[in-house]
Amino acid sequence: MTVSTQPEYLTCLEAGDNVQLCLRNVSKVFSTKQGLFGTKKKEFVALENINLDIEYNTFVSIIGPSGCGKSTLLSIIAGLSSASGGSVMMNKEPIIGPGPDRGMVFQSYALMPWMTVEENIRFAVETVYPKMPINQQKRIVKEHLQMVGLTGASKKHPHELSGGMRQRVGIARALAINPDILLMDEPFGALDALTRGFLQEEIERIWEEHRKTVIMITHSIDEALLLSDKIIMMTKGPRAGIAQILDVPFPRPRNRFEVEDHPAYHDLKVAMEEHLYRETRAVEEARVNN
Ligand SMILES: Nc1ncnc2c1ncn2[C@@H]1O[C@H](COP(=O)(O)OP(=O)(O)OP(=O)(O)O)[C@@H](O)[C@H]1O
Repeated sequence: MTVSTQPEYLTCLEAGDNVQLCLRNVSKVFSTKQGLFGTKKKEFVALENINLDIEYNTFVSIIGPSGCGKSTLLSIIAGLSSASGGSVMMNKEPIIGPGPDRGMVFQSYALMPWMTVEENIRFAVETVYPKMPINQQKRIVKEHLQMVGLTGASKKHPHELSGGMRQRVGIARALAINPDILLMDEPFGALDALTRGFLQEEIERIWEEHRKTVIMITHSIDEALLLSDKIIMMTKGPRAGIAQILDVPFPRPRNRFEVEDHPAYHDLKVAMEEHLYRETRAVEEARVNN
């Protein structure tokens, strides 16, 4: 066994030039107040010893049992939450907060309800590029509305849209700021199966066109297999870590029928099912025994 005595950020600096996002020994500890008056402090170690190299233009999915720490990991990468230990670097620079180089898509859409579809996207572009000429901003909004097939709904408000349409706005808004990495936290989790299938195909098509790095949390094995180049399988928490990273070898562009016929599909699916079953069972056993 080799034990590195270097500070974590140095090992990230030494990662290959193809590495866009580097995590070394990342941990996250939550402090919660307990007792009648909230005077007692208890520490909860959500993540421990997370090491990860994500290469440019890769589609990465994160799966793991419920509550293991997937969203916590994604919010550390987004800069919305800071790591308690270790190093998180993007393009060899430490991540110290949120930034326009990382676009975020949430399960709950997070749209401004008082703004139209067009205004929601425009607002993001204006905020990130305040000096950009208005015509250029308008062009970007138009292009992204087209990209997600919402040109006809540009003047509608979020409450007038279906869940699938709202998530299209969320995706257009995240991509309109031209991030280096797209972060998606269960983006299709609130959608019915059919709409979810359509949006997965849209994401596959958009990804083929733009090839940005994507990190997506999902609970769906089929979704992860359809879209990803790599699948990160997390262990249960507390002290959740990375059990294994699967390579998904299916050629692109992909469609779900061809993917399901690929010789590697069955083995990958079984590996993921077994992992999730094992970890979820361990969560349930821990719950019963506590
Ligand atoms: N702000 C917080 N304070 C204390 N504990 C927290 C906080 N945020 C998350 N946790 C705990 O950290 C663990 C990981 O939570 P997280 O939401 O990241 O899991 P997850 O894998 O995304 O869950 P799910 O699959 O259910 O969405 C959970 O045990 C959760 O209760």
